[in-house]
Amino acid sequence: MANLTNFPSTDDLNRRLAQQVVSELQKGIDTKGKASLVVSGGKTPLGLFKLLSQQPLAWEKVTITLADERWVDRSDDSSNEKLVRENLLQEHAATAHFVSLKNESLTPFEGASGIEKSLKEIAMPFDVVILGMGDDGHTASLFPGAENLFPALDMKSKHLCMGMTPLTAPLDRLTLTLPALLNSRHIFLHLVGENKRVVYHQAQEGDNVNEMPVRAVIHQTQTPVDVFWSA
Ligand SMILES: O=C(O)[C@H](O)[C@@H](O)[C@H](O)[C@H](O)COP(=O)(O)O
Repeated sequence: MANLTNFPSTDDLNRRLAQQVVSELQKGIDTKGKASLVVSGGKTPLGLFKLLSQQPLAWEKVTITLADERWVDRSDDSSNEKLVRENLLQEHAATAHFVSLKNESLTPFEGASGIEKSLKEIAMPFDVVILGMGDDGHTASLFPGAENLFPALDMKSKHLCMGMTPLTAPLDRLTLTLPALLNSRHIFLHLVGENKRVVYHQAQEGDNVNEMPVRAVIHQTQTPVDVFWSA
């Protein structure tokens, strides 16, 4: 079940989200000696990343990876890894361990099995997964109508990640699958802007996941989802 909180400003949202993420990571460290955080790319998380990087925490005990990656060179401006390295893995958080979703394979379809091996090194369940949402109702790189969408949404699948060719966005991607994303103690859906509120309500009202894959996250009951929204 998803629980929506509206924040008066993006700064308020980012402050609360950073606090909650740090508190969940601290719980993971206290109980297991280590913690894991899955973040998304795109424009929304930039301010959050900067705030998180400034939080005192035993970051050397934290493993960070991505919900999805665009299949471009790590130095390309579209690379989510570049965004994370330049904005999150800084200051206090510079000591966190990062698991990349990109390798030297030519396509994410060929690269997926190597990345799956690195992901298996992370203790599951994840402590926190932070997702974004596109105006087309995608989340991570689970894109509407994409050829690999149903295999990636299959809760019986043993795969942690898969290649994806979006019909509604450029660049091939590698995405964590739905069972991997839901294998988390907590999920946050991070939304900024009026349009995202409208899209979120559309997603809440219907049940066709091929049309809006984010529905597979907000309608499930396995993992608690907090939806944080600000204008
Ligand atoms: O690599 C990506 O693009 C993402 O991880 C993706 O799922 C993102 O969260 C949404 O597209 C929202 O993107 P914005 O934050 O830019 O609106």
